[in-house]
Amino acid sequence: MTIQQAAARTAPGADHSAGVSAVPMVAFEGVGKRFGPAGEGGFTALADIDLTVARGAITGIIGRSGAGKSTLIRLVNGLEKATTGKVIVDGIEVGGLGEDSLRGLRRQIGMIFQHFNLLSSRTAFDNVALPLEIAGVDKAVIKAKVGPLLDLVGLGDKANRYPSELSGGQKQRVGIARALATDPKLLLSDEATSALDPETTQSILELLKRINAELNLTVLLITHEMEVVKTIASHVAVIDAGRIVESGRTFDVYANPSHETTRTLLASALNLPEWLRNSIKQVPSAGDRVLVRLVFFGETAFKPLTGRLVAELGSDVNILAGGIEEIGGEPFGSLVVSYSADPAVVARAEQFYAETGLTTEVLGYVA
Ligand SMILES: Nc1ncnc2c1ncn2[C@@H]1O[C@H](COP(=O)(O)OP(=O)(O)OP(=O)(O)O)[C@@H](O)[C@H]1O
Repeated sequence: MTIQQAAARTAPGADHSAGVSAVPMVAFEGVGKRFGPAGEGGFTALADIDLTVARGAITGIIGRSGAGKSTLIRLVNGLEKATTGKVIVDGIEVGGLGEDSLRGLRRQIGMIFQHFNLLSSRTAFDNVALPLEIAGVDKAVIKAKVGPLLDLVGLGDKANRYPSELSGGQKQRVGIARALATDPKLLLSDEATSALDPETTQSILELLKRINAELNLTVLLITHEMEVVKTIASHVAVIDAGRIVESGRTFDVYANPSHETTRTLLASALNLPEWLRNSIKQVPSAGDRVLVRLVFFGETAFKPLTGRLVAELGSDVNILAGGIEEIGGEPFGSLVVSYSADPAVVARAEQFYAETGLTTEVLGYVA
């Protein structure tokens, strides 16, 4: 992929369903949500949301606390109603549904939560069975259904355990099995890994990825962690102060973020050493060094550019962090370097980036 292709990623609201069905599972069309009275005293939580969630894909919505993520996801299952615009799920406008139809729609939408929301008085089996019981499904059918679901999430031997006897990751697995019980076509995930340690987070994300692939289940997840998006979401939308500020293929957004919020979220996922992260300044002082992230992908991944940069700038370049990872199945390398913020050095570096087509991002300045 060239830089130009990366830069030409889809604009907010465009259909970003490459590789999956073109008909979106969810479409937000000019959606706004206001809480409280019109005018003063009210609060606009969402504005001008135009976004599609591709069928069969895993789409992440990422934003800081209070950005409007939960409100956005609650519009999908009708727990909140849009003040303006339309929320369309599988071709049906949610806002136009009566209570009965809404209940029917909710049976087709599974949901998992940060704090799992299991009933402590019920075993793992009975928690998974609950949505089926509520739907009036026959006991024998429930029994035939719940066992395989527990097997699917790797808890076949924990059917009779109570939530208090399960680890956080195991509880979330029960939550996932419960969400799948009614054979949903869409799975909503509300910060499902935020309460888990990094290793457990990875295992839950792997499970969601497997379920998405095996069941062809569309997943819409909200998170404040870029790591989550990077690990499993093929597409991402960045939300800031109630507006989608950037969206597209995760790889493209990651390689070439266009909005300040995205850049900040990405910087937090860079795995910089703590001393370095804590010493980054946005305004340089005399003698400071500029801190730059170099991105290697597509053609640039195979060129020995780091050596050439060092040759270009002399021994002044410090390599501070870096690594190669996979985003959406494609290799992606990042290298964080620092060099003198002297305008002549910076100009030489920028000329080198322009000549080589290297994607770069100034993270800030360090002493
Ligand atoms: N029922 C409500 N009444 C008034 N304001 C609300 C209501 N629900 C949410 N808000 C406001 O809307 C904004 C967005 O909230 P929301 O919960 O959607 O954000 P979020 O991105 O999910 O945040 P977090 O990650 O902290 O959960 C916040 O400022 C919140 O205070």
